Amino acid sequence: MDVFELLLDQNPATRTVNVVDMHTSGEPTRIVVKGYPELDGNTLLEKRRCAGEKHDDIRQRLMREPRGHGEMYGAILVPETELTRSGDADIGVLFCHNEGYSTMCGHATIALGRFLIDTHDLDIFPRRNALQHDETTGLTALRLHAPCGVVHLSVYTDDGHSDATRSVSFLGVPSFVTARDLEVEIPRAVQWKRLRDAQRSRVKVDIAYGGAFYALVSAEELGFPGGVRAASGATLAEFDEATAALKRILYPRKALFAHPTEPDLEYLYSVMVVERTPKGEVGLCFFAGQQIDRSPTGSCVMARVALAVEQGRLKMGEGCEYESVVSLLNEGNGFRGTAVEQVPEGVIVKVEGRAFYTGASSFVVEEHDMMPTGFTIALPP
Ligand SMILES: O=C(O)[C@H]1NCC[C@@H]1O
Repeated sequence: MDVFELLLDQNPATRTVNVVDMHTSGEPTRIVVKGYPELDGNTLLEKRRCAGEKHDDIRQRLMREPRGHGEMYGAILVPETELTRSGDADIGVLFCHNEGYSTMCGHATIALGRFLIDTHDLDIFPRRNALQHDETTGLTALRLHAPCGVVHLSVYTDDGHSDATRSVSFLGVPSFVTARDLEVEIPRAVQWKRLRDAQRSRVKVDIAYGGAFYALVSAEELGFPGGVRAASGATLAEFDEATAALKRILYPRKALFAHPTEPDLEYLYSVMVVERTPKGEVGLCFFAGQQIDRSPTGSCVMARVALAVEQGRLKMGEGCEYESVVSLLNEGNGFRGTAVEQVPEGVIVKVEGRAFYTGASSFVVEEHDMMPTGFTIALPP
């Protein structure tokens, strides 16, 4: 058969899905640009539920092997939402990962800032031509409706194209802290070796929201005196075990993850191991099904800036540098987070970072493929 015939397949169960791939500080974003079915629901959160209930096969196909991999991250564009209709947003997005659909993603937002400027295909982004460009600053403003709310991006634009040499920035939804210095008792049965070796059974964490809920913990609290930068090889597996155990313990404590208006946002997304540096922080973020974020985790930059403000480490107008263990490898590859404004619901945080294109693909599923939704592989520790 002619393999390219597959690309013309219109069967909803198998039809071609087109994606553009980017990375932000090393973390991938697979942007679904064509072939995704229309989602049911009036609101973006209803559409998010529909994606999980009716079209999860597509997420699995794109996020898992052999078309993706266990650390893949996705962005599904949603041209029409309740806020694009009311004129409060330009386009919507759903974020997805190895386990399901998240509520906020900073690294993907930064990637989308560039992609949405660069696409001039009105089927992909119907309101593209209505974006406001400021000739004096060279910035184009873009309002992205994420599941957590509207995120306001600013993208340097030249002649209708994003400027790859400059950072994309965004102002997030109000970020806030729900618990500080919370002592968590770790039952003996799930204590990890380093904690047992340190003869401790308690771990101190902070809980903060930046469009998604994060538990923030230092490496030392988890029993790793070498800090987060010691995370490689076998130590990485130990960090994985420790953060997974902590997440299992915290997850059912719903009161820690209370959102003022939206029950769909009330869950623990990630445990992030953080360490102060002279210029800011370096972190190791385990999120969703223990994926490791290669980027400094933009939504957790929001959460950490809110925490730093509450702790008196940052004032309005001040910011610092956020790195991941991967972004640290290249100078200037991290994010900057700045406390911009205190509002009644929390702190508005500006996050800045850079993203780059890595490719574009058309994914198909052959009729007789025995693993149409792919698979994940768990390697023994
Ligand atoms: O940058 C972020 O916010 C994200 N990166 C992967 C996990 C988080 O959603």
